[in-house]
Amino acid sequence: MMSARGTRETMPPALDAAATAAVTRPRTAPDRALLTSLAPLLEAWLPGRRWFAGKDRAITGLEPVSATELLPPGGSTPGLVHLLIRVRQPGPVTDCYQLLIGTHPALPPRLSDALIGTPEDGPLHGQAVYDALQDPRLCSVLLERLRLPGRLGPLAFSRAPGAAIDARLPARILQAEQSNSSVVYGDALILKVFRRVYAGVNPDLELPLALARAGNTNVPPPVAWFETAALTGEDGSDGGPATLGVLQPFLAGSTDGWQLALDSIAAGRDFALEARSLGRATAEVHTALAAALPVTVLRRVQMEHLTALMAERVESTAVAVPGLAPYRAALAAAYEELADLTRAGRSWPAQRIHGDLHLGQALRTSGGWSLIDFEGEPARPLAERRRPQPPARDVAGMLRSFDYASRTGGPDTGWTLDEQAAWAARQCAAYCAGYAEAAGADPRDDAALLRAYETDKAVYEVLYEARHRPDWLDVPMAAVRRLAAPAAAPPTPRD
Ligand SMILES: Nc1ncnc2c1ncn2[C@@H]1O[C@H](COP(=O)(O)OP(=O)(O)O)[C@@H](O)[C@H]1O
Ligand SMILES: O=P(O)(O)O[C@H]1O[C@H](CO)[C@@H](O[C@H]2O[C@H](CO)[C@@H](O)[C@H](O)[C@H]2O)[C@H](O)[C@H]1O
Repeated sequence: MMSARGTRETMPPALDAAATAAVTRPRTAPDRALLTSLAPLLEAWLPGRRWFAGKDRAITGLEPVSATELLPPGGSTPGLVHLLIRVRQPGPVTDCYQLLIGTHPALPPRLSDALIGTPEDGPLHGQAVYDALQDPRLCSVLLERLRLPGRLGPLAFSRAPGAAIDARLPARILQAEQSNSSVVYGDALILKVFRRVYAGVNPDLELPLALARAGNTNVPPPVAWFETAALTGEDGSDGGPATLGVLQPFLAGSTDGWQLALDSIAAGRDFALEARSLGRATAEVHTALAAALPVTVLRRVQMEHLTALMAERVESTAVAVPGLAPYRAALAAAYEELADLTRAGRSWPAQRIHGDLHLGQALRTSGGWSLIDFEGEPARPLAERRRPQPPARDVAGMLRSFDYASRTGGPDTGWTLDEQAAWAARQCAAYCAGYAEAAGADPRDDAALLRAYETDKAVYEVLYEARHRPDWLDVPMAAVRRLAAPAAAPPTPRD
C-alpha cells in the first residue's frame, strides 16, 4: 500500500468547527443499523446511476464493508458518511461500490436532485439522505481530508511529496454522466471518486504516478489520493488496499480530442496535424510506461489466452446483440490469424498501457496533448487490466475513435460514406505516422495484431452502444461489417 505521507497541519479558516472535530474523530466499525435503514432507499436509487454496472440484474441485498463518518450525521447540521457496500445480485461476483452520503435535517431545494430519500426509521430517521458529491460544501470536506495526509478509520489519505492543496478552492461537480464521479475545485484540481471499487491499486493512480516519477509530462500527475484498508478480492481472497479516489491538476481551458475532431469536421478543416501529434504523445506515454513498469513477451500460451478472451467477447456479445451473430465466424478469423502466427513461433512485446484509449481520453491544451483515465476497460477484473498488453491495443482504440468521429460528424456535414471513410483513413494514417516518429516502430507494420485489436474494440463498442446508446449502434456495426470482410477492407493507409 502506498504510505500516507506528511504531517497534520492547522485547519484553513474555511472549515467550521464541526468539520474540524469530525475529521479527527474516526469511527471504523461497519454500521449495520445505518445500512439497514438506508438499504431500501439505496436499492431504489442505485440502478438509476450511470456508474452502477448491475442495471440488468435485480439487487438481492446490500452488505456494509465500512462506514466512516467525515461529519457526524443525524444532527441539526449536514453530515457526511463514507460508505463502502457490497451489492448482492444474481451472478458469481458481488461488486463493491463507494458512496458518499450526505445527511440534512431540511435539504435545501438546490440539492433536491441529489436526494436519495428519507429513512423512515434507524439512526437517520427523518433526515434527508443524499448524494454528497452533488453538494459543494461536502465536497470541500473531502478536499480538506486530502490536504491532510493520514488515516481516518479504514481510510488512508496520501499526498504527493511537495504538493500543495488549497482546501478553500470552490467545488464544482462535473455533471456529465460518467463511469465515476468527478469534482473540480476552482479550475485548479479535479478529484475522481471511483464508484465501483476493486481490491488492489487502480491503474488510474498507478500509471499516472509511475509516469510522473519518470518525468513524463503527457499525463496530469496525481496530487493526492485516498484508499481503503484491505478489501476482499472479487474472488473472496484478501485483495489488499483499494484505491478510492485520485486528485490531479485540472487542465483548465483544454478541449478533448472528440470535440476537436467533430469541430474540425464541421468546419471542413483537416485534423491530421493534431492526429499526428496525438500519435506522438501516445508513443511517448508508452515508451515511458515500458521503462517505468514491468514488461514481458507474449508467447503462444499467453496469446492463446488473449485471443480466447477476444473470441469469448464475440460470443457473449452475439447473445446480447443478435445483429452481431452473422459475423461471428468472420470476426473470429482475425483472432485465428494471430493465433496462427504464434503457432509459427511469433511473439509480441507487452507492457502496461492505457487500456481504453479513445479521443475523449485525450485533452488538448496549449502545451500539447494529455492523456487521462488510465482505469482500463472498467468491466474487466483489475488483475486483467493490470496485466502487460501489446501497445497496439491503445493504437487500435484511437483508430476506432477516428472512425466514430467521421461517422458521427460526417453526416451533418453532408459527407458521403466514402468521404467519411476517407477522412477517418487520413487521421488514422497521420496518427500512426506520429506514433512511429516517437516510438521508432510503426503500428501498421503489425497488421494482424492491429486488425485483431480493432475488431475486439468494435465488438466491445457494439455491446457498449446496445446498452447505453442504442441510436449509435450502427457506428460500431458498420465497422464490424468492414472488419468481417478483410478483402474489402484495406489495411490502415500510409501518408
Ligand atoms: N485533468 C483533467 N483536466 C480537465 N478535465 C478533466 C481532467 N480529468 C478528467 N477531466 C474531465 O472529466 C471527464 C471525466 O473524467 P474521466 O477520467 O474520463 O472519468 P470517468 O472514468 O468517469 O469516465 C473527462 O471526460 C474530462 O472531460
Ligand atoms: O466512459 P469511458 O470514457 O471510460 O468510455 C466509455 O464510453 C465511451 C463513450 O463516451 C465509449 O467510446 C465510444 O464512443 C466514443 C464517442 O462518444 C468514441 O470516441 C470511442 O472511440 C468509442 O469507443 C467507450 O468505448 C466506453 O468504454
